[in-house]
Amino acid sequence: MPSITVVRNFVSAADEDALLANIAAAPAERWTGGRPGRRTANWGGRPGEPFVRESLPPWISALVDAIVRSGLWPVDTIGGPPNHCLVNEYEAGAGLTPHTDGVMYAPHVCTLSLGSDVLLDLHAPSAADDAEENARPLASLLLRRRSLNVYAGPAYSGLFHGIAQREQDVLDERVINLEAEDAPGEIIPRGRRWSVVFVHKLQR
Ligand SMILES: O=C(O)CCC(=O)C(=O)O
Ligand SMILES: [Fe+2]
Repeated sequence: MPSITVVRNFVSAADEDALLANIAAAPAERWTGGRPGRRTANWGGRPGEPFVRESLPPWISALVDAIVRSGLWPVDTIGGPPNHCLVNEYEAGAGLTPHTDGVMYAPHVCTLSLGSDVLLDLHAPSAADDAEENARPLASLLLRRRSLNVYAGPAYSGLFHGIAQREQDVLDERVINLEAEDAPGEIIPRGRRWSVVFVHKLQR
């Protein structure tokens, strides 16, 4: 499997609506504020804390099953199915500092995008020093709403990923996963976006 894959339309528009209703129904205490314009909810334990065996709610388990069934999550190599899920909510235009997801997770992550398209930027590891959201990326991935993004192995540990702070994205020559439906040069306005991130937290 290549180390970066984006599968368009992993869920239907009706599924997207249902998932967003589930996210909206999450109790307020699930959410932790990050930077302005972004907040995060966790299921299965919080990143950075010792492994907590918290069972996942049915709407997340159904997605876990779909990801495993799709073959995009090699359970045997990874040591199990996704056991931890975080949901990021971004106001339109909000960014995310370039980072790697760290050593507490197996190096295999699936991210479902909901609500809006966005460009996810890939940066050289040295970008960490300035941690500049709008630094010039090596390449960008177009994450259409309802797509599932998989990054694994070398892409997981060798590259930083982040999101620039801007109101719209442009499909320029840095975008490496354009498909027939995408017009080079197309301007994509950002709306409110949610990313549902599936990881396997290692038991330590
Ligand atoms: O919103 C995204 O697609 C990326 C989220 C992310 O990188 C993270 O939560 O670690
Ligand atoms: Fe990340």
